Amino acid sequence: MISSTEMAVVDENAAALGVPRKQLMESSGNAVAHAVREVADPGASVELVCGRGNNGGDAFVAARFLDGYDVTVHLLGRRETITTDIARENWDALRSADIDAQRVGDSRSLEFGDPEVIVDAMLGTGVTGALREPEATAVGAINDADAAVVAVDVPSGIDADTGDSEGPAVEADRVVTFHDGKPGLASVDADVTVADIGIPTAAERVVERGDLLRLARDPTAHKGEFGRVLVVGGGPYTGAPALAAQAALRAGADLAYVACPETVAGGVQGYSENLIVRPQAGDLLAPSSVPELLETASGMDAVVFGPGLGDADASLEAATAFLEAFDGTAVVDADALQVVPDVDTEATLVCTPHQGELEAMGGPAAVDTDERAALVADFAADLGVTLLVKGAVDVISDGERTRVNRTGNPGMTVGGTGDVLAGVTGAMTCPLEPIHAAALGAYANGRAGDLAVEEYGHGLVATDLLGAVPAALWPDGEN
Ligand SMILES: NC(=O)C1=CN([C@@H]2O[C@H](COP(=O)(O)OP(=O)(O)OC[C@H]3O[C@@H](n4cnc5c(N)ncnc54)[C@H](O)[C@@H]3O)[C@@H](O)[C@H]2O)[C@H](O)CC1
Ligand SMILES: [K+]
Repeated sequence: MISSTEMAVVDENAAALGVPRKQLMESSGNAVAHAVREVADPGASVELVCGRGNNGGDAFVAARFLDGYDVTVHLLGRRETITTDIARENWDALRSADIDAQRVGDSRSLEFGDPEVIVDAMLGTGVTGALREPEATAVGAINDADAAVVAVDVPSGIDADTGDSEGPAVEADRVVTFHDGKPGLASVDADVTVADIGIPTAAERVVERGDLLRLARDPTAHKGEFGRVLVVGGGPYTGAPALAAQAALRAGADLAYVACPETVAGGVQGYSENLIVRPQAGDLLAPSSVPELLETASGMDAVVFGPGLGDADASLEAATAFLEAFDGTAVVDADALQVVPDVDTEATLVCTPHQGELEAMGGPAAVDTDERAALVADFAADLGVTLLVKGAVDVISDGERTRVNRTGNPGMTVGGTGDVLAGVTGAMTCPLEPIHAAALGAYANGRAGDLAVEEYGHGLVATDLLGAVPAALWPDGEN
């Protein structure tokens, strides 16, 4: 089963991997034609009722695969109202192939001959709300006709995720859906065929630009809805918490706080006016700071615990005490990782170890990517956390879903890039569930490194990534 959001992500990732949507549409259309052939013999009359999106596009393709049938294509709208290039190109191909394709100005004039089969290609996963005209009237004409109805992807008017319909919906005899079942089809009284349309499984496994679709922001968002992130760290190191906090801002967090020892607070604030620094007593984070850290964290959307913390006993005791008492979402990185296996917590944890830190946590040794992914998934399940294991290929798993990320380059072994990753991931946990946040954190950090290395080569330093994170997450600028 796949949700329409996941379907859009996989669709776009397939394109990123070299299998463009138009190729998928060709496969979808072929699958629809195959279903028609199972319902009626060559020579039969088939009328295809098409909407203005890619659902309609699938039927424009199907019409080409129905040689020997008496085919009539009805477009509800005009060529200019077709919403995608690939659908429009397939409409044009019908017209130049002299296949009977006509536009229907007003669906009240939609007249069927006496078709044996009607293909419902008005709306698929792109439907929003109750059907508007001309689709609404067309539903009645289709349901009143005495023909076998084959629905493309989803019967028009049915929500692919819920199976609900806010108004009229097509009553189909058969549904040809693509790539994977749709949850909303479980309640549809029809024969459902799931057609393989050539999407490689890598499109689900590899984190690619399609994953960015999950960040589609609600333009009405008000300040503060996109995350307050608290970075807890610093001590032996001052740069790390500042990098993580700035990275969180660059990845869309609205406010970034840093809780660090008072002895380095001035240094951390000195890196950027954008940070809100909360000095803690002493020169190392110690258990005595934990009550105040928990108080500050309770007002946050996410915590990033560990950058620059160091591995002094007092600091690791503080990490244990904090994590055991915390019940929100925390990205755990650097030296704090080593306490995670023994911590009993209600918190939702995303751990970002490199291979050495993973093994120090008791995790699996490095083997080739596929086997490694399975071992990482098992370890994530054992720990009850989401793991983002950094490497030339990052492996991300919450024990159930496992992804791999291939962005990034050797120039990123420079110190501090892990702090940037932790901050970006922390920001991502505000709008996204952990597995998706970790996947996008890995993708965006590596992508930022790939953008920065073009300019700096192997002179790349971690701060170069900061400026590139927005372009990695919002490549077409809008956010
Ligand atoms: N990987 C895949 O699954 C593939 C799926 N394909 C097909 O693409 C459609 C989804 O196409 P999309 O263009 O996103 O949306 P639709 O065609 O479903 O509809 C959009 C179209 O309809 C209008 N609209 C939206 N809501 C309403 C409404 N309530 N009333 C009237 N009109 C409405 C909207 O304005 C647009 O014009 C998927 O289902 C598959 O069939 C591809 O073939 C590629 C691979
Ligand atoms: K449909």
